[in-house]
Amino acid sequence: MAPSRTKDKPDTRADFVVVANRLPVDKETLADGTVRWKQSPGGLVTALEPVLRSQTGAWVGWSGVPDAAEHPEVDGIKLFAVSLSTQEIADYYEGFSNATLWPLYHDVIVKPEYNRSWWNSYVAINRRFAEAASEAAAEGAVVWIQDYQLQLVPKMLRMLRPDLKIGFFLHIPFPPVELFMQMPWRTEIIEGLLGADLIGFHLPGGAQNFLYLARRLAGQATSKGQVGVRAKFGVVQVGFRTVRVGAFPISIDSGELDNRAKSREIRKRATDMRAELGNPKKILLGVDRLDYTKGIDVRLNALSELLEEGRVNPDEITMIQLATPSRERVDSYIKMRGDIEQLVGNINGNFGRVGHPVVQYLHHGVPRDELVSFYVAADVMLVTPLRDGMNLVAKEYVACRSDLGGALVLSEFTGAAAELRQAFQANPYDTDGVKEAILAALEQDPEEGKRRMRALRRQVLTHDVQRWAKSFLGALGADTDTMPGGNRSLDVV
Ligand SMILES: O=P(O)(O)OC[C@H]1O[C@H](O[C@H]2O[C@H](CO)[C@@H](O)[C@H](O)[C@H]2O)[C@H](O)[C@@H](O)[C@@H]1O
Ligand SMILES: Nc1ccn([C@@H]2O[C@H](COP(=O)(O)OP(=O)(O)O)[C@@H](O)[C@H]2O)c(=O)n1
Repeated sequence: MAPSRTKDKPDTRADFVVVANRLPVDKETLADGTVRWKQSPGGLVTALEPVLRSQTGAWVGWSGVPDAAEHPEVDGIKLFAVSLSTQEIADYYEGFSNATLWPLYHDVIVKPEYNRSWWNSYVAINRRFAEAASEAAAEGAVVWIQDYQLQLVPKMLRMLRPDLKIGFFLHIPFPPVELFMQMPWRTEIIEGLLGADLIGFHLPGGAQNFLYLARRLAGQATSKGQVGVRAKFGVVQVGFRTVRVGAFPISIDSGELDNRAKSREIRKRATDMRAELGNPKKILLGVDRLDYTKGIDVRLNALSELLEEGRVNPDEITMIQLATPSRERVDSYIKMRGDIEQLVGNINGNFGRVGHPVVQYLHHGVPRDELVSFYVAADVMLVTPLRDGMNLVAKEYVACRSDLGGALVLSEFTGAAAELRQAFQANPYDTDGVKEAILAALEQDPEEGKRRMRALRRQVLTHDVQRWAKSFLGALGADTDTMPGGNRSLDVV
């Protein structure tokens, strides 16, 4: 039941609540002691912010720093900070979320660590999020829980508040049975998720994997047919409750990005960037969180071989790699950073000249307009993850290319590959295939390039984040009438 309120106190609880590991802001304390909140990196934040702004809602999440429990209101969104201690960050976030679940759900690219005290912390923190969501939600509210850090929250929240409509969306891949069965707490996770009314994945494959595991581990009756995209949902019968399971590929605010990239300032900045780089014939670009799933090494190794073989002239190209710092205290991230920086050093040592490194590598965030200018300037966008739930960067690049210029090299192992069929797709485990895709993108005929980019843009501009949210929330039975966009028809060229 909903927590009771005193008669004279207005009920300020929200009808729509997002629950995510992170708040859409990070708390920063400057050297002079001033505190400010700034938007945090990552696809989840980028994706949900415009949706939430259009609703009267609340967001429950962690502020990104230890022991912060403020409830700031930023740009009209009520924020409920869940406090995590330094030890809890180490156990729940860096440990169970990012050293156990993250690698397990990303094809065990690195070996997942199974640690009982991390699991205990994960359970305790999931309970804390469920209690915070219960406090924030009005009677009968819609609560949308996000991602792998909070897979136990649906069941915990349902026990606290059976009146709520509960949705869950997983932003990363959901693994096949052969991998998921490694997890010592596999049944608890499946049962945790089954507390939701609707469980969403990016791709039908993730939904199918989940349905199989719900049958096998939770012993529930499930539908057997193929799950479609935004249609043909799977069904799990949990006692008298019916849980639906579907595929909802996430996207970006494509219209906003399209407009921003067309502005005179961005165009000029993109031209200036090229000049600052010495007007290379071709600019290649990578934009990622510094994560081993992103295959930054894949593209660097491929480029290195192309340079060694003389198939790419180092005087004619510049590669820019933007690598946002991420999960910097997790061992596998520390090691990977060293490996990537060594690869960059090797390429520049072997093929660079004074004043012209082949690879320009930045290990820090860049302002949004600067990022958009990089997209507009880049002739070839390199997106080569070994596994990625969606990859919003690929869609952002396409949304920024109203000039129909540029070419996208895209790993087959991203969620985006299912939609962006006209990209130069490659298997990231096949170095020769990646090299061929890079060469084809560098040497594409301009007319053929326009044809490809036009088709990519049609997909990205008609399938935006508003449509994603609307299709998920519509399937959950929420009122989506006040939400903008969804199926707006845009000028694609
Ligand atoms: O919060 P962090 O640990 O700093 O990580 C940032 C986010 O990374 C992950 O993003 C995923 O979601 C994207 C949007 O759906 C998707 O395109 C991408 O493929 C995923 O990797 C993570 O799932 C988020 O929870 C993190 O906040
Ligand atoms: N230097 C950077 C790199 C990425 N980003 C953003 O971070 C998001 C990354 O989303 P994604 O889906 O590709 O990957 P994850 O980092 O969510 O796994 C995109 O929206 C990028 O624009 C950024 O703002 N600044």
